[in-house]
Amino acid sequence: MLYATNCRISSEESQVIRWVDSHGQKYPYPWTPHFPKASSISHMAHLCSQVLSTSFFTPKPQIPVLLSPGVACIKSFHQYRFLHIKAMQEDKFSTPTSCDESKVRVPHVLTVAGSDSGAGAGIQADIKACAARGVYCSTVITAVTAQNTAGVQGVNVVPEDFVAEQLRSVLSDMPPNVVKTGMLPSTGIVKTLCQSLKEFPVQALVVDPVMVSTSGHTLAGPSILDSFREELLPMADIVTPNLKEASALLGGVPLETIADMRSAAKAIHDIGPRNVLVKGGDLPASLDAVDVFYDGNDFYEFRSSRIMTPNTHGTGCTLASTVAAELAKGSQMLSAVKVAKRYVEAVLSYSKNIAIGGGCQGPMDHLLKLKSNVQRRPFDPCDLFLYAVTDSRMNKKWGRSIVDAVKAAIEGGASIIQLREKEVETGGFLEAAKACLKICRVHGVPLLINDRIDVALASDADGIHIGQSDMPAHVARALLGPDKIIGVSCKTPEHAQQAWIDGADYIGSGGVYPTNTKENNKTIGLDGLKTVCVSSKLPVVAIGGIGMSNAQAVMRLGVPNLKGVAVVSALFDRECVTTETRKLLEVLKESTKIAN
Ligand SMILES: Cc1ncc(COP(=O)(O)OP(=O)(O)O)c(N)n1
Ligand SMILES: Cc1ncsc1CCOP(=O)(O)O
Ligand SMILES: [Mg+2]
Repeated sequence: MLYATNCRISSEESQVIRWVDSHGQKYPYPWTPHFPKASSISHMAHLCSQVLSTSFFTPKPQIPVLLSPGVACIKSFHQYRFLHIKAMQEDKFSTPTSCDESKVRVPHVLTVAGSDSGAGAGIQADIKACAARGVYCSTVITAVTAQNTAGVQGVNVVPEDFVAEQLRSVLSDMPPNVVKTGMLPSTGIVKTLCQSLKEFPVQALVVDPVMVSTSGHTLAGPSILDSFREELLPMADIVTPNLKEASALLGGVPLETIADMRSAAKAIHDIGPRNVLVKGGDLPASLDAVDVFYDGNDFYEFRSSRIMTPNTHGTGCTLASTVAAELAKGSQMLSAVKVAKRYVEAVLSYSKNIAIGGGCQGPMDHLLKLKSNVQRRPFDPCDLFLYAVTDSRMNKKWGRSIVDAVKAAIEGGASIIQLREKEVETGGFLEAAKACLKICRVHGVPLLINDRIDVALASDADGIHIGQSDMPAHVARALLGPDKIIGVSCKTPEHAQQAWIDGADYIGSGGVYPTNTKENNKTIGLDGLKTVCVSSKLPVVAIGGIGMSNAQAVMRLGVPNLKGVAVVSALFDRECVTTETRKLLEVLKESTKIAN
């Protein structure tokens, strides 16, 4: 049983909640640092249910969750279904409307923005971006603009009280997971929105501080800046200004270099949003498009090569909506920003030659056919907890098929599987991968393929794991698209830095201990592992000679981004894979209990 407890009030509007088990033991996941402050017990239960419906709990599968004070939920595959509600304080506790077991919850973004008749930006871009990312999008329209690829011909602002009415209609009946804002043309509309969000809190607020259209038309004048700074930004989970907007928010400071962008991100963070993404698309004299992300502790630079196309109208709206969509699906902020950047890059590249309209600012085609399945559950670093890596020689030795080995590891509690089949011929490998994928999908366990991008693509596996001498990770990313999981083997901080730049999702680091499974493999030891972890911006899984006897020593290194252990022989060079996996899982769970 997991309990949600509100353990710390962090501000007027939000609180920190912790998930504990029935022994009072803390669970390290999932993140819920800025949980809206509940006004009543039923409100708390409702907010918890929202978080549960979009975050992915591990260990898996099927952990009943008792919310304080008493909503029991169960995780089945990727959906949380509410089984029953037990009111501990019946009089104060009302049934959330979303508790019908037969209903499937859909991630939902509400966009509060202006309509663009040309449909490249604004509300129309937001709906398309969310749809492309598999997320429902409701809309509150703040202004109706007449515009096309040549520019903005007219703006008609929606009266404040009618914006309020639209907000009430949506928020009171169909609460979104995330609210994303675009064009907010008057101070009154900003205030109305902030008031509504206090009344109906949501899981996250994404603010795109739209001020000027791509064609140079003013969409929200300078009078709006004070209400942005004083009311909206302090409520935001992320704000995504371009250079002009960042400069305006900071009273007109010039922003000409990446160093300026970093200072701006920090100064905007001081205004109150929890994360800032300063978009450097307009940075002069830069061949790359560089965006700077600041989370209050660390800076991250996202670089992508500039795509030469006139079809860039709506990129800002699309980026912010995609961040919102990914958050609604349960991603953490940094992952949401990374996926959104990759998605916009893919759309820009796909749309670079499309011809719509006679003006010089064309729209993009959001609904490009990405090969990957955008509905798939996002990668959660906690998946790395018990990483089972198969081995064809060991399977042969013990007379097991690949499929049987995978089934057994999942039964024992493996949280992610890698098929590392060095000796199997391609046709057999593909068939095995497809069969394993079916099993993994049923259990919500991601399946990765070692080395073979062709097999990963052909089988539609969840991703790949590649080493330093395999295909470069940035090439793999280009081939696999924004959603697939990419893991890279790293023995040094330099490898880890490159893996981050190349767009990997996690790194595998080792051999921590000597191993017979991989020939001529250099052992880096616990010290080497720690050095890599400390320098890595990505989550890390340790590998090499790890088993029951030393897994705790690895997990107790005490570095937060070390998320688990990857194991071959301790699971597969044994008679009963299920038993060994189960035993190792217990050992790992023990080590996290002690660490917490
Ligand atoms: C989780 C994980 N980490 C590291 C490796 C090793 O990959 P690589 O360096 O490419 O070596 P091979 O596995 O291909 O021999 C891994 N497979 N998994
Ligand atoms: C694939 C790999 N990469 C680094 S060590 C290793 C082998 C891990 O196997 P084992 O868990 O049997 O030591
Ligand atoms: Mg390899």
